[in-house]
Amino acid sequence: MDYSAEALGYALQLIEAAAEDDFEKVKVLVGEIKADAWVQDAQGWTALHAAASVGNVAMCKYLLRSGNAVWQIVDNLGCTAGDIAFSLNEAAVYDFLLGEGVRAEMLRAAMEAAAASEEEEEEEEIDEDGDVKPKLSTASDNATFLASKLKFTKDSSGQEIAVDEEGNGVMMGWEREIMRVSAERLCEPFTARRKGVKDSEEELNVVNVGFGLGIIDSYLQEFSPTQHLIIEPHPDVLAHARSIGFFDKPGVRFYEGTWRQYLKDLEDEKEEYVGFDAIYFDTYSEHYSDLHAFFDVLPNLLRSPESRFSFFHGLGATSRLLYDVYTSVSELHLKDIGLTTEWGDVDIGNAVGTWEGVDRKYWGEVGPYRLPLCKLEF
Ligand SMILES: C[S@@+](CC[C@H](N)C(=O)[O-])C[C@H]1O[C@@H](n2cnc3c(N)ncnc32)[C@H](O)[C@@H]1O
Repeated sequence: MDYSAEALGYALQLIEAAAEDDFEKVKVLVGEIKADAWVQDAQGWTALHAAASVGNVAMCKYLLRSGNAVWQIVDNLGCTAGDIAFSLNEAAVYDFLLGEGVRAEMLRAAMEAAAASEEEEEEEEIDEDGDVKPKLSTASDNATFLASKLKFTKDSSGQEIAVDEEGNGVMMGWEREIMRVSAERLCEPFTARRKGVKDSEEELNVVNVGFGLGIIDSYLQEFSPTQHLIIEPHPDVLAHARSIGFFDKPGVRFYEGTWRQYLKDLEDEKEEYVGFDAIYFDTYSEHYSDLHAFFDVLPNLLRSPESRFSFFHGLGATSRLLYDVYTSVSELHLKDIGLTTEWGDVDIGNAVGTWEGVDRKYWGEVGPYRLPLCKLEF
C-alpha cells in the first residue's frame, strides 16, 4: 500500500514542529494525529534529527517512547540524530541517544543469540528442499567472501591494499599505524618482563585471527614470539602469505581454516591447547555477533592475568554515535565474561583519504581510532 499524501503531510509537519522546538505541537501530532516519526524529509532528516538539532532531550525521549522514531536512521550525509547533536555540541541529547543506542543494541544482541540456533535449523531445511538462496555479498557473508577471489595491489600513494571481487577494501595499508600500536600494546607486559634480563628465555605465545596483508603479524614478529599462530582460511590470502615467505618466519604456524573450525578442533583435541599471552582478532565479512561469540572463549585462551586481547574496532565506524554505541556495547559484553577494557586513541587523521577505487568508505568524521586492550579481571 502506498504511503498516503495526508500521512506524509503530517509527518513533515512533525519534523517542522520539532525543528521549531514546538513540543506541544509535536505531542498533538504524535499523540492525537498519530504522525509517523520515522519519515525523512528531503535532506533525510527525521523528527528525531530535528529534535536533536534544537537540543531538546525531553522531545527526543518522547519521539522514541511515544512515537515511532528510530535512533539509527541516517540523513543524506550519513548522520544519525546523535551525530547531529554531537556536531552542534548538544551534549545532553548526545548522551541520551548514546544510552538509547547501547540499550537497543544490547537487547538486539541478546535476541540474536537466542534466535541463532533456530536459524541454523531453518538454513538446513532450506538446503534440503533445494531452494535457491539469494545472492549474498562478499562484504557481509563470510562463506561468500571465503569463496571469492581477492586482489593484492597498491593504491595511488603506493600503500598495499587487498580488495575483494566487489571492490570492497578487505585490508588497507593506512591501517598500519593501528596495527603497529596494537602489537606494541599487546606485547607490553612481555616487553616489561624481559627488560634488562640478558638472554631472557621468557616465553611469548601469540595468536592472530585474520592475516590480511600480514601487517600486524609483521609487527608481532618484532617481539620474536616463541609460538606465533595465525588463523586464516582464505586460499588467496594463504597463497599471498606463502609468496612473501611468512610460512618460514620463526615460530610461525598457520592454521588454515576459520577461527570457528580452530575452536572446534581444540574441542575435539585435534589441536593442542596453547595458552596465549597476546590475542588479536580482525576478520572480514563477519558481524558483531561473531566477534561477540569469540569473546566468550577468551577466558579459556588467555594464558595468565597479564595476557591481553585486542580486536580491530571498526564497529559502527560510519557514524560518531554508532562508534560510541559499539564501544560501549563491546565493553559491556567483555565485562560479562570477566574482561576489563582500556581504550586508547590512535590518530588516523590523514589516513582516511586513501579510498580511491574502493567501495564502502568508512570512518569519515568519527574521530581517532579507539584501540581496545582487554585482560582478565581479578
Ligand atoms: C582485515 S583482514 C586482517 C588484516 C590484518 N589485521 C593485517 O594486519 O593485515 C581480515 C582477514 O580475516 C580473514 N578472515 C575472514 N573470515 C575469517 C574467519 N572466519 N576466520 C579467520 N579469518 C578470517 C580474511 O581472509 C582476511 O585475511
